Amino acid sequence: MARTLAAGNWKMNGDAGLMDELATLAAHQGEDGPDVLICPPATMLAQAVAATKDSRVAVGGQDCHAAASGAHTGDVSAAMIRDTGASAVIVGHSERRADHHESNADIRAKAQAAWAAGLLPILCIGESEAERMGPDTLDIIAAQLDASVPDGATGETLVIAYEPIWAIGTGRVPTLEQIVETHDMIRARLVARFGDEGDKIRILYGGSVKPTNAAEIFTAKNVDGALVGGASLKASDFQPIIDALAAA
Ligand SMILES: O=C(CO)COP(=O)(O)O
Repeated sequence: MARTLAAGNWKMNGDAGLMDELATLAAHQGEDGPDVLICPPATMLAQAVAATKDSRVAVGGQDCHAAASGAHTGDVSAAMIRDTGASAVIVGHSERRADHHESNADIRAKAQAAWAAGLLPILCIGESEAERMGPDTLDIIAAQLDASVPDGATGETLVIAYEPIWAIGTGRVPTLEQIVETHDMIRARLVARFGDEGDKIRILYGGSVKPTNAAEIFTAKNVDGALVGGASLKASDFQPIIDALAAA
C-alpha cells in the first residue's frame, strides 16, 4: 500500500492569505507522515508550487480538460497543470459533474489525459442524497466507479475519492458503518478489476471531514486518507486532520 494521503481541495477560494496558510502548512510537515496535497484554483498553481518548494506538500489542479490543447476557451489542460510544477489533479468532482454536466465518460477521458501529462488523478465518485436513501446505493456507486476509471490503473497512477454529495459542505457525514461498507465495496471492485494493483489504489473519504471526526473516519480499514474542502483552508484545521491520519 502506498502511503496514506491527506488532500485539500480549495475549490474557488484563494487569496494571498491562503498562500500564507499554505506556507505555514508546508513548514509544519516533518520528514515522515502521510502524503499531503493541496489543490488550489488554477490561477494559483504556480504560486502554490513556489510556496511549497522543498517541503513534502505536493500541489494539484482541481480539474483538467481531456484534450491536450486547442480551442477550449477558459479550460486548462493536464500538461499546463504539469508545467506549473503540480503533480496531481482532481477529476470528476461532484461539483464539476453537476455544474458542467460531466459524464463518467468525460471523467475517464480526463483521467487518461492526466496520465498522458504525468499527473496523478484523484478521481471522485459518490451518491446523491436520494440515491443514499434508495435501495441501490452501492450499485450506483459501483457503476460510477466502473465507468469513470480507465483500464490500466495502478496504485501509483490512481487515487479514488469517495465523496457522498450530501455530505459535502453540509457538516453531515455518513455513519462509520456506511463509510466502511462503501469503501470495502470500492476496494473489492478495484481488486476484481486490477488484481494486486487494485489493493494498492488509495481510497480517500471526502465530505465534511473535520479535526473532530477525522480520527473516527480513519479507523476504517479501506479509508486511506481524506479529500478535504472547507477544513483545508486553514493550516490550523488541516494539520490536525493530517495528524489524525498519521496516528491511524
Ligand atoms: O468536496 C469536498 C472535497 O473535494 C469536501 O468538501 P467539505 O470538506 O467542505 O465538505
